[in-house]
Amino acid sequence: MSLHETRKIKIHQPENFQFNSIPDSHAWADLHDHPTVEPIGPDMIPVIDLNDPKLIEKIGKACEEWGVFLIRNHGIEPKLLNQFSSQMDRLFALPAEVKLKVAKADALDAGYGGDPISRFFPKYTWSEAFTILDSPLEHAKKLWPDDYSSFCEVMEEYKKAMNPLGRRLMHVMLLSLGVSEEEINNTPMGDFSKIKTVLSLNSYPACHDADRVLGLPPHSDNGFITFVYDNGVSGLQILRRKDDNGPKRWVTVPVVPDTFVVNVGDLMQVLTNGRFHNMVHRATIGKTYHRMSSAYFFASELDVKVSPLSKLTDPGVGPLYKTVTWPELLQMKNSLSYDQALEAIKIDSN
Ligand SMILES: O=C(O)CCC(=O)C(=O)O
Ligand SMILES: [Fe+2]
Repeated sequence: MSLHETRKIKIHQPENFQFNSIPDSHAWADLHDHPTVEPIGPDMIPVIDLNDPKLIEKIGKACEEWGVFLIRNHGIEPKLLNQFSSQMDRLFALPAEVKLKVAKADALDAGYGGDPISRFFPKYTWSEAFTILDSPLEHAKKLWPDDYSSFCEVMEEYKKAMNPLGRRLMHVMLLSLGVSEEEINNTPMGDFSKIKTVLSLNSYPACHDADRVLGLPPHSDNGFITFVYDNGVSGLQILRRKDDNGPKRWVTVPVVPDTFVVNVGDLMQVLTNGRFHNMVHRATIGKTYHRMSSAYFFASELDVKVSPLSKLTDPGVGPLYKTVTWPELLQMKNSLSYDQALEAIKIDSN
């Protein structure tokens, strides 16, 4: 298969979820590349209460050691989250031909289709996604000509509620590294007009042969941080680096009611000069339950340059990464390989 072919967006036609046996195009060979472990003992992903008096310290430790954590007492109203989940159900329950009216032409567009990561892989994922860049209004009108406003209102309310939370967490992350308020004000975190958000809704239907299909291939998110909220069905796994507790392994993210999963993305790795590391994760498929999730990405506005904070660079060594904009990073992921972009902007200190 040529490079061009593998990088075209692949829309998994929803009727494909009815396969009696999994065709080669959807069967992933290397799902057991690393052992899968449950989130217990040393593999228990931190759950952090946002009212914890030691919040700053705990978030810093979780970012340094894990690149992922769960948050509780986040202040987002359960009523809003219920409405948000209902709108996701409503969207993905639409007939295939209706959803395809708003199909993406390109992987990074808004609209319905495959997730942007799958284009780097030769196989189809067992998933559908709907991406919201600014307002979903135009698409919602095509999906529900007579009743499009409730979807738009709930999506807008969700973003409005999540934005201060995202800002707060990014702020706390930098404080944990000893970055001063003044220095934070000079980063995109100090000025929300410099932050670009993307909301992605994902649907992973159950599959009788779940061990051979994959919802989302291994990847790191490319922004600063991402909030994942799901419908209580497990499926997200994170890749834990080799350590004293075992080899490289997939840890299943636990389903904890009333929490969000927060993960560290590529731009945060650049900004913190590698003190916080992006986190590789994937979405697996269940045999019985249909999983739905949303990923709310916080990245930088298209023209904002992100570079390592001077406070976090070693004066003798200098920054470990070159300055980069979010579109440049995406472009590198596109033209190199999805997992080599950060290597490409690494500054060789020798
Ligand atoms: O579905 C999930 O749990 C994760 C989604 C995700 O990783 C993404 O959209 O980038
Ligand atoms: Fe992701």
